[in-house]
Amino acid sequence: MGNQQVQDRINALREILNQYGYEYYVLDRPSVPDAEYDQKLQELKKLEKAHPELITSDSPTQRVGAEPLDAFQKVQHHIPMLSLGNAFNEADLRDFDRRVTRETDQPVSYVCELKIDGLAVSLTYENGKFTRGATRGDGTTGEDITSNLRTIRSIPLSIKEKETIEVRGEAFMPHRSFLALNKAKQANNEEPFANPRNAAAGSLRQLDPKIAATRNLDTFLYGVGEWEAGALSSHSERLHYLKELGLKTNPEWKKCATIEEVIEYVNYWTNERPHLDYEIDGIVVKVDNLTQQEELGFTAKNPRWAIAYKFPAEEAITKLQDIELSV
Ligand SMILES: CC(C)(CNC(=O)c1ccc(Oc2ccccc2)cc1)c1ccc2c(N)nc(N)nc2n1
Repeated sequence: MGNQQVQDRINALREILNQYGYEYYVLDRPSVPDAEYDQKLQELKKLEKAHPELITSDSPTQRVGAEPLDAFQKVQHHIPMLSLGNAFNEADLRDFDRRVTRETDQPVSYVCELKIDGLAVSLTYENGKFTRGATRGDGTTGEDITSNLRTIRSIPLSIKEKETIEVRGEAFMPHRSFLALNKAKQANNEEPFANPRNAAAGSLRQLDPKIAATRNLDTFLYGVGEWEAGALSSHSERLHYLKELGLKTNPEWKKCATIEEVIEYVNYWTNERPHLDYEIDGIVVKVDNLTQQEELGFTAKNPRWAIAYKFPAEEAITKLQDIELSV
């Protein structure tokens, strides 16, 4: 093949492999058998091996970096990654609603999201390429874990938004991956992880991306940090936009017109929680309208327009034991 045909074939393979990867890892709805994906990935690897000058950072072959890092670099979050105040019962939720309603002159609607029990991460895309991934750290200073986040298949290495955009969400380990990992650890007489959250954190703290790549981590994104072009008026529009960009958002979020609907959602997921393939430790309730969020502002460390309803802790442990028995 002449050089132009090679370039064309490489581009075609990248496009179709990114589409297959999106269907499999983001939509959880593969359209072709795994063998089809593997065969095309092998062909792309062969072509890139023969023409290394044609390799690009967002090629599906570039997910697992070769060299382990000596250490993680520190990164400053230009927009802080804040934490949430807690609610522990229905009365706390009603108090939250009363306070929010009192301080806003228009009626308030909420967005409810599952609170994934993983670790908060920030992903930066510049000119459509995934250029940096970081942990939350203390909210202002985090650690650059780009090489490990690149191994998470549900994180696209390129998106169509060409403006610089920083998106935020949770990296986590699904139950199935957690149980398989602990089985393997016990088979090697290694200390198993206590819970999926520790397993995800431990995996992303590995200096060698080849280890993180074996941990089957996943992400759900729920927010936007820096974004010059950002001109949306509600949180729910942002969630739709993240999904439109090909980023993985949790499908269970819901817009609620009243606190009654919020309480209904909390009760539903309190019962449904054991049937999820990932750990959640609560429900996050946010004022949907971004102008009302600004009116409400922040306390020293939490937004006043959002709250985390926390499930009672002891339940989480029994639930995991149930699953272990059922495997
Ligand atoms: C709401 C927010 C705290 C994110 N928001 C922010 O961190 C944030 C940060 C600066 C903001 O505005 C500022 C801009 C500049 C300076 C100071 C504040 C606004 C929001 C949050 C925290 C944890 C979440 C979680 N575990 N799960 C879900 N589903 N959602 C979550 N949402």
